[in-house]
Amino acid sequence: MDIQICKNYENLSTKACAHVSGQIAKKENSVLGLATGGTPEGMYKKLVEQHRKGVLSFQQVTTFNLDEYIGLPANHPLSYRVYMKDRFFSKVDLSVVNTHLPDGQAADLTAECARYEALLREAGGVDIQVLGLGHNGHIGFNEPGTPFASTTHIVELDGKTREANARYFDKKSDVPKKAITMGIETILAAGEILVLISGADKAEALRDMLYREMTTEFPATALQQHPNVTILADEQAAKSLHE
Ligand SMILES: O=P(O)(O)OC[C@H]1O[C@](O)(CO)[C@@H](O)[C@@H]1O
Repeated sequence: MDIQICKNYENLSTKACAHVSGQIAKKENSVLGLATGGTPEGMYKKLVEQHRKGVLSFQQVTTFNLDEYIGLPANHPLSYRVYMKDRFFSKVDLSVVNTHLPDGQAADLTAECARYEALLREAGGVDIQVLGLGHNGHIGFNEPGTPFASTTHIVELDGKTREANARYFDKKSDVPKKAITMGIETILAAGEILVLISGADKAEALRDMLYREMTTEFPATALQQHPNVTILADEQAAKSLHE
């Protein structure tokens, strides 16, 4: 794993943007795997800036998001579809038909997982997958205990995850209890993985991801077996690596 320590969040976001832009420069019809949460917001801002400057086009790009809540209408302000639309999709020249998220409102959720996984394969797989890291080691919504051989599936969200995400909702009880997520095997199938980690509260999780023995109890340790992982961590998140 290539670990790059960035001075601060701004710097991390600039590097993440450069990484994704570099992928599109190499292959204009790249398939991007995208993440939500607080950490990638700065990267989306920078990508939009690059697009507005006229130096980056997403016209040929296809995107697949990692996950979506189950039970929130697609137009709910806290659905991941709306998160992506507000921060990125509506601000660049991506064609909406090329942007994919699992449908958390599908009548048959199991069939929806199979459809999403098949669609990913049809698109030729993800070239670069952007990931955040949960405090409990989750990647996507793959909570502790998820088998490494998992493909897109339905998950019951961990109490810690619902607590972390409660900051966006009026109260914790409003946070959906379930979601659809790409599985760990799905994530590991990407050609390259870019993990963004910011803040002192993620320091322990970063250390566990790097140094803990691979275990389903800490899903991010699965990344140790991937041949092309870049980690961008800010100094706050990287502080426990020097201890
Ligand atoms: O970047 P954040 O907000 O700390 O979230 C970390 C991870 O947690 C999630 O938001 C899910 O809880 C992921 O989507 C994200 O990658």
